[in-house]
Amino acid sequence: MNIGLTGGIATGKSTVSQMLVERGAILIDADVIAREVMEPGHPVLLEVRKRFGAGIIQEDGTLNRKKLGEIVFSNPKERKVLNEITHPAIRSEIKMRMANYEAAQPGCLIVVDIPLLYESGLESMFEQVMVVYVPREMQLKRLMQRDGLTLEQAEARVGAQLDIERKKERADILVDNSLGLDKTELQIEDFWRNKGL
Ligand SMILES: CC(C)(COP(=O)(O)OP(=O)(O)OC[C@H]1O[C@@H](n2cnc3c(N)ncnc32)[C@H](O)[C@@H]1O)[C@@H](O)C(=O)NCCC(=O)NCCS
Ligand SMILES: Nc1ncnc2c1ncn2[C@@H]1O[C@H](COP(=O)(O)OP(=O)(O)OP(=O)(O)O)[C@@H](O)[C@H]1O
Repeated sequence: MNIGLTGGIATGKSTVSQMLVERGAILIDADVIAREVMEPGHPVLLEVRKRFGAGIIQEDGTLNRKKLGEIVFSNPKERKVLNEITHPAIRSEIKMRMANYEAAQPGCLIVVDIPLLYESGLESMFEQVMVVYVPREMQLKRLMQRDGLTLEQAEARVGAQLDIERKKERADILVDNSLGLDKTELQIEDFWRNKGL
């Protein structure tokens, strides 16, 4: 059994995925895979360097994430270029890991955390999609606080994704993470108890 887990940036996907892991789910995190394909020597990073120039690579050979982030979050054309390089590799790695886990641990719930699940049209990979929701104003506030961003920087990141209200409308399972963590925990407990039905 699998679910896709999504939401907007900083709406609480990691918070919710940890609650599911604590109950026995297996987690595949697209952000972690996205970092792996950007490691020195990986063909994806070589391609990114070719397109964006040597200036985005630091002296030790690692990606300057801040610099590339500034480029792609302020420019939709550059973001599209980056997505076209990175997304196919991330997607095939997710599919491979899902197949491996399904074979090794049949019956386990596999949770795949993908921030851009709807933007990339990946719904059909999953039995159900869970959306972690908070209203936009709260999303901006939590993002600024967690990452030390200005309002302008936070708005650029939020604006690079499908509006959270649209994701809410499309959810198979909706988790409202706008209240206390205890309230979110109750919703996850409820989902976990009824997931086999
Ligand atoms: C641009 C990069 C270098 C910025 O790195 P940084 O460390 O500042 O951010 P981080 O990777 O932790 O991402 C934080 C969040 O930003 C959002 N985000 C990241 N990339 C994108 C993107 N291309 N479009 C929209 N939102 C994005 C996601 O919600 C993600 O959870 C990095 O995000 C990246 O390599 N992005 C391309 C791969 C990608 O699309 N990843 C996200 C989905 S798998
Ligand atoms: N119910 C809550 N009440 C208050 N703060 C919360 C709640 N849930 C999460 N947070 C805080 O909001 C921030 C964003 O949460 P989290 O990191 O889980 O989001 P995310 O969706 O995984 O983010 P990203 O898209 O960047 O991966 C964190 O600082 C987290 O501690």
